[in-house]
Amino acid sequence: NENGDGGRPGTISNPSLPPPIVEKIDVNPPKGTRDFPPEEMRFRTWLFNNFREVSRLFGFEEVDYPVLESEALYIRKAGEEIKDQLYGFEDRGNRRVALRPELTPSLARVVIQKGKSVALPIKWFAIGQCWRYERMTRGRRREHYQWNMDIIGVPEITAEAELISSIVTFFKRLGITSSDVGFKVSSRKLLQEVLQRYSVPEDLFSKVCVIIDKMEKIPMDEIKRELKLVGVSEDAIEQLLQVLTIKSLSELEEILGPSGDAVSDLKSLFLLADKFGYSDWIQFDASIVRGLAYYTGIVFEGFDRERKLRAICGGGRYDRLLSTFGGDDLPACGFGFGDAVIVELLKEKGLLPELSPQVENIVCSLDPELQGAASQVATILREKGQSVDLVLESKSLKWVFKRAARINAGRLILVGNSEWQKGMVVVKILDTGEQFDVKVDQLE
Ligand SMILES: Nc1ccc(Br)nc1
Repeated sequence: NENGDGGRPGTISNPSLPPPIVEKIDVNPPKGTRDFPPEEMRFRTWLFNNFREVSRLFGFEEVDYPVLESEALYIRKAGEEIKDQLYGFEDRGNRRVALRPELTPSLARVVIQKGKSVALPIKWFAIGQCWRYERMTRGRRREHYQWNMDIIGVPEITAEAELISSIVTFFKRLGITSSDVGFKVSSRKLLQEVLQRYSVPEDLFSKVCVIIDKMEKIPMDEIKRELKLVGVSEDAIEQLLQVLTIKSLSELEEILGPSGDAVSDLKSLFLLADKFGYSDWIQFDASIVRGLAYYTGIVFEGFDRERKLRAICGGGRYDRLLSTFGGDDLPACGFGFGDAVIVELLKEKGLLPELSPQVENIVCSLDPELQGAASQVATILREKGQSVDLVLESKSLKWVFKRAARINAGRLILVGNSEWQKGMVVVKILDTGEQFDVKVDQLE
C-alpha cells in the first residue's frame, strides 16, 4: 500500500521497539448485546425514523427516561417473566436499581411526578433500549429497542383503536399488509367476569392472567396446577379454560351475556376498526391475555399469519398502574414494539430496505500545499448544507476514486494549483463523469 511498510495505512509501527505485551481484550460486545456499526446503524435509523414518523402523524410527543431505574418500579408480585429476568443490582450507594426491562413503569412514574401540571390526554411515544438478564443458555438477546406509544387520560375504547391504527399505519409504510400480519384482540375483562362469577378474589386477577399467558408455552396440566396453587377453584379453572377457546364475539355474548364490559368494549373496538379502515387486520381471540401483570382491559398483539415468528408487538389498557405506584389512577393504554421480530418479518417478506452510505461531495487537494484550500472548499460547501467527505491526507487519485465509490459520493471536488490560481476548482459528477471548472464562490 502507499505507506510501503506492509502494515495497514495509518498504523504506526516502530520496528526498533518490540511490540507491547498486552492481553488482547475481548473485542466483542457483552453477551446478549449488539454493536451498531454503520450498516446496522443505517437499518436501525431507518426503522426508528419510521417509528418517529408514525408517532408524528398521530400527534404524539417524544419522551425518554433513564435506562437505569429504581428496581421498585418492577417489583410486581404476579410471577411475570419480566421480573424473573430483571437486570437488577445494588449500586455504590446501596440502592437497588435495574436496567429497565420495559418503558411503561417509567412513563407512569413521570406522569405521577408531573401530576396536574401536564394536560390530559397525554400522548407520548418513546424509543428506548430495554434489558433483561437471561441465562445465556438460550442464547437470546439481553437488550432490544422498543417503540412505545401511550395515551393517558382517555377511558374510551377510542384510545385503543387509535393505537392499533398507528401500528397498522407503521406496517403499511413498510409494505407489510393484512395478508402478512394481523392483530389478535381480546379483553382481560373477559377473565375478570369469569373470575367474579366464581368469587375468585380480585387480587388473584394479575397472577391468573400471567399464568394463562403461558398457555402456549407450557403444558396445560402445568397451567392448571399453577392456577390451583394460587387459589383458583377447579370449577373456575374449567370455566376459565373453556372461555379462552371462544371463537367469536357472539359466542362470548352468549356465555357472558350482552351487558358485560368485555363484550361492549370489544364490540366498540371492532366498530371503530371499521371506521379506521383496518377491520381486515384484527380478529377476536379469547386466548390473548399478554404477559404483563398490569393490563386491565383490551389487550392485543401483532402476529405473522405464517406463524413462523414470535409476537411482533403487543399492548393494551392498564387503568390501575398509577395507583400501584401510589399515584391517583388515570385511564391508560399503550403498546410496545420491539426491534427484533420486525427484522425477521421484513426478511421473510423481502422488504428489507437497501440502505447505502450517502455523501454529496468528496473534496481532495491534488497537492499537499493545497490541503488548506481543500479545507476552505469543504467549509464553504458545508455552510451551504452540503455533506463533504474531506480527504485528510495526501492520497493518490486512484485511492480517492476508490473511496468515493465506497462512500457513494455524488461529486468529486478536486483542488488543483492551476484552477486554484483562478479561484476555481474541478467538479466531477461521479455517476455521469461530467467535469466542470467552477468558481469557488459559485459552488452549490
Ligand atoms: N423485556 C425485554 C427486555 C429485553 C429483551 Br431482548 N426482551 C424483552
